[in-house]
Amino acid sequence: MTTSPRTSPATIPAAATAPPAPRPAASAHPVIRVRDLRMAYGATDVLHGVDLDIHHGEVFALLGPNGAGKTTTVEILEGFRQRSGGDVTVLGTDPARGGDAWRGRIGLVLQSWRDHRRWRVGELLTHFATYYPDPRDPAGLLRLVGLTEQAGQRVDQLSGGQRRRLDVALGIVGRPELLFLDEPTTGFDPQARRRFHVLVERLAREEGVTILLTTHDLAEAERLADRIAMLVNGRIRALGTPAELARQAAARAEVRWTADDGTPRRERTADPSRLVWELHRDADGPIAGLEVRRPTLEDTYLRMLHQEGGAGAGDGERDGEDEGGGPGDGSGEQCENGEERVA
Ligand SMILES: Nc1ncnc2c1ncn2[C@@H]1O[C@H](COP(=O)(O)OP(=O)(O)OP(=O)(O)O)[C@@H](O)[C@H]1O
Repeated sequence: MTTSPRTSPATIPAAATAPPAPRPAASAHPVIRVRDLRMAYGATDVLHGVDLDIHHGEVFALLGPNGAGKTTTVEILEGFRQRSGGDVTVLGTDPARGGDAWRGRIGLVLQSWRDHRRWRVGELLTHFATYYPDPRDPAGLLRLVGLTEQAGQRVDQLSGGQRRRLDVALGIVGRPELLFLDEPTTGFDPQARRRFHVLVERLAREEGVTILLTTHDLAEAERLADRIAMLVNGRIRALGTPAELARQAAARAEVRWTADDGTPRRERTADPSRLVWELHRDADGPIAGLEVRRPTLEDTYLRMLHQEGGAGAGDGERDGEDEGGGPGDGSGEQCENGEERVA
């Protein structure tokens, strides 16, 4: 667990009292530009030359196993941690020298805020809103995150998921141009998670907010992120759209069906439509029990970690041998054409 130097939200509005910074138009310059970022804690190097460009209006997910360096990277970008080396620009400014006006353009949803316990939800949001030049309407924001009924409730009486939704509301009340979401949906129920996903999509697509998301929820990253970077042992090991990552990992689709004798069969292939066509031809009719499962981001991620030599496997994460025998888990028998066929 990182010892975080990040401030509690109590200190954030003070930074936002500065005159409003002009909103930049969509620009060819990345909102976040990172070159050869290095970080050492004492004698231990934890970031080994990270390069990243994150563009205006993009939802970018940073994934990686525990201890990979995600929080360290994000804290450097937020200006809460001094880097050991490399060049970093966030909204045109080096975060190490970012002033109040710069900070007022950034929204943060941190992992755990423990302050403001005695405030009432509505009051707290209204109070935060006063620090920003063009805040969102607190009542509308409570509706947006599904906390209208809790407006009069004390913060320390909220459930974990409700507290997290309040964190999200506090993070966006000032209409940030750039939003950092650190494991934002931890503790959300499915409905709250869905609502949050719609909100993130709206912020990015309709308001042009640039969003950097760290999450261990791969389905969430796959749904929300335009691009994903996988950080392993302080290095970016893969970067691209979810589809590009799947191609890089050579993850294959899995076709399942039931053979004539009733035996369940499965085969992994890069060309599932060809296999289905062949099965249909051989059966001279419908294929019993047919299922085609495309590789998910989770399959891709686990396969990449596997290729990395099991990085993170000791951290309680599932490695390539997933229990469902997912696409490309390497447990199948190799066919002549390089595909795996499992009875
Ligand atoms: N303040 C610190 N002092 C010394 N070492 C630290 C400090 N913060 C983090 N580290 C180490 O740096 C490495 C990267 O940690 P970091 O918290 O950035 O990883 P992470 O990818 O965010 O992990 P997680 O998914 O568990 O949150 C780890 O080995 C961690 O032990």
